[in-house]
Amino acid sequence: MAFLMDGLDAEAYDRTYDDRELLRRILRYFRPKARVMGLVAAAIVLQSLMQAAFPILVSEGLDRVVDDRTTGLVVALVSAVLVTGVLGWVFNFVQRWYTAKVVGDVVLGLREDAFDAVLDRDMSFYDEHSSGKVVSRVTSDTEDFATVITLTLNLVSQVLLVGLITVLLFTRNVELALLVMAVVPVIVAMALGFRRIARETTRHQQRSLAKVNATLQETMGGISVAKNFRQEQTIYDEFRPINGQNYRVTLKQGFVFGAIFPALFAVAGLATVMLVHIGGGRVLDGGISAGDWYLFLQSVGLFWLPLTSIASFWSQFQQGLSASERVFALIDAEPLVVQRDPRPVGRLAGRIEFRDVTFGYTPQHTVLHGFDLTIEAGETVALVGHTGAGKSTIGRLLVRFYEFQGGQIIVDGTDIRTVDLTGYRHQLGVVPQSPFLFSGTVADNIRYPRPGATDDDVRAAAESVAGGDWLDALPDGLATEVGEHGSALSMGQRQLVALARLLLQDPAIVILDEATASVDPLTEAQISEGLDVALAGRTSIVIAHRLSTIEHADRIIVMRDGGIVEEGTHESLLRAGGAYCDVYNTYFRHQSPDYRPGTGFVGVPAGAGDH
Ligand SMILES: Nc1ncnc2c1ncn2[C@@H]1O[C@H](COP(=O)(O)OP(=O)(O)OP(=O)(O)O)[C@@H](O)[C@H]1O
Repeated sequence: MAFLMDGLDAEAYDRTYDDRELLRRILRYFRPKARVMGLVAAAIVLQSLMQAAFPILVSEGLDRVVDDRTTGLVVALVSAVLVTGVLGWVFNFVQRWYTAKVVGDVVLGLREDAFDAVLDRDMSFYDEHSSGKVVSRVTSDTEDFATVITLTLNLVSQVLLVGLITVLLFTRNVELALLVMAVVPVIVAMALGFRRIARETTRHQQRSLAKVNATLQETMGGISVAKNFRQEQTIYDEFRPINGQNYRVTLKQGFVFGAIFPALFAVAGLATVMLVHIGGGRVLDGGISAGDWYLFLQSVGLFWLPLTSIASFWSQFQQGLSASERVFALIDAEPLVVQRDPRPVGRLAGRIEFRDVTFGYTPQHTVLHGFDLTIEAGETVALVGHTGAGKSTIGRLLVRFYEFQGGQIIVDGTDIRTVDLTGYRHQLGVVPQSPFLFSGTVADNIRYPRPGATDDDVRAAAESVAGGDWLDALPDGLATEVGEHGSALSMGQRQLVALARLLLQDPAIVILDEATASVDPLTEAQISEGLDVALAGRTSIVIAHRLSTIEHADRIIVMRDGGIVEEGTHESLLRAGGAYCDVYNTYFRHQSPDYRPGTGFVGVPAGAGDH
């Protein structure tokens, strides 16, 4: 059966809270709802009283009707039963409605906190944990938690009812009451026995559902690539076992939960059979009245249902606890990027120093070993090197997406671990290779870094990029809808929007990962022109993929295996004939206007281009 649980292990950030701690956390969400909860409690008490009143009324009525055969008594009895029934319904409604409201409010708060945690987690968190699984925590786990709250409140009413009926049974006949009580420990013990296994199966079910969500999410994210390579069948084949696993785990959970109630009811049913037998004998020998016997049978009927649900509640309660545990683990996940001192950041000049920086995404693989680099304020530095050399890593560390393990990164003389991260990041403009656009218009996307910017500011920023000519190609200019992730715009247009957005943000430092995707020559020229404006007067780190960028950069840094192997200007590096020439031959040579296939190689001495 081991295959049933494949891949359903806990996530690295999962933790086990003890029940007390968990309850304390849960109760914190209920505290603001104390008044409404009071109302629910009152409705529960009254409703339980009404439910318990029914067998009492009928049993009293039965005994009296035997002696007094007037219709008046029957009418009174019917009226009393009707009134208790109607009141019971009203109190039940009040309880359910306000319970739904409390539960809704609590889930609202919990989901907000979980979502806040999602926004707070470091980038490294998302490298390790699939976003689908995180989504599952924010959606279905909070939902499971809600179900359990409703159950808990129902349980309170059932405990009350059991309490009332126990008192009633003892006041009527101690002997029969003791007989009922003798069965109680058996039922409770059985239910507690189910507790552990129920919690375990539930955890597996939640994890397997998270796996289904993760697979779906990944499929949606890469659907265009999948279609491009005609991989639909492969993806479907991969999805089937994951879905099948969820099916089997859910069936197992259904079996465990399904087994508990019939087993408990079987024990309770046997006890009822005994009561009918013994009680009937006592009526015949005149020990108790027919009304008392009826009261017993009715009360026991009322007694078993709440009692079995109280006992089996443990297992369902565990389900809610494990759901809340998963949500709290997400909320409490330790951040790796920690600011030691949130010093306010004024306008930065943009001098950057990497001092002896050591960093690895995972403890097993160090990417930067004692990395040193100083970039002067206003300088444009182009990073070049073969794929995997560590170019993007430099930018990611500078924006504090990841925590480095050794050394220092200093900006304008201040260690970036001791600044207010929000203020600091405001001064960093990051343009990824394929800029992400949010659904909305082009104007909305340009305005993103400064929501308060006026329409004129937005237009001015857009027009500063390549004279604004690119706007003419958009069907509705700035009001053009960009579609999901910007899918309605060409890759080149998305880059132009990203440059306008950067201008509006007006950062002191720009980290730009130049697009590798080729665009038409006109857009290429517009992007080039846009870049000149966007980078002017700022410190810029460009992960360069265009010949024009490296030709115009103040300095080119050639990276290999997380270190700098050469630096200088385009001309000086070409003259030196070192590692740069190898990179140039591979990535840039063919972009020259004079390029002819098979020509333009720059000589590289043996060994200089090794990688
Ligand atoms: N999120 C990550 N988790 C683990 N390892 C990573 C991660 N991102 C990058 N790496 C590894 O770190 C090293 C440097 O990667 P980096 O992305 O900085 O290279 P690069 O020079 O920017 O490459 P490219 O030009 O292909 O983007 C590589 O060995 C890469 O496999």
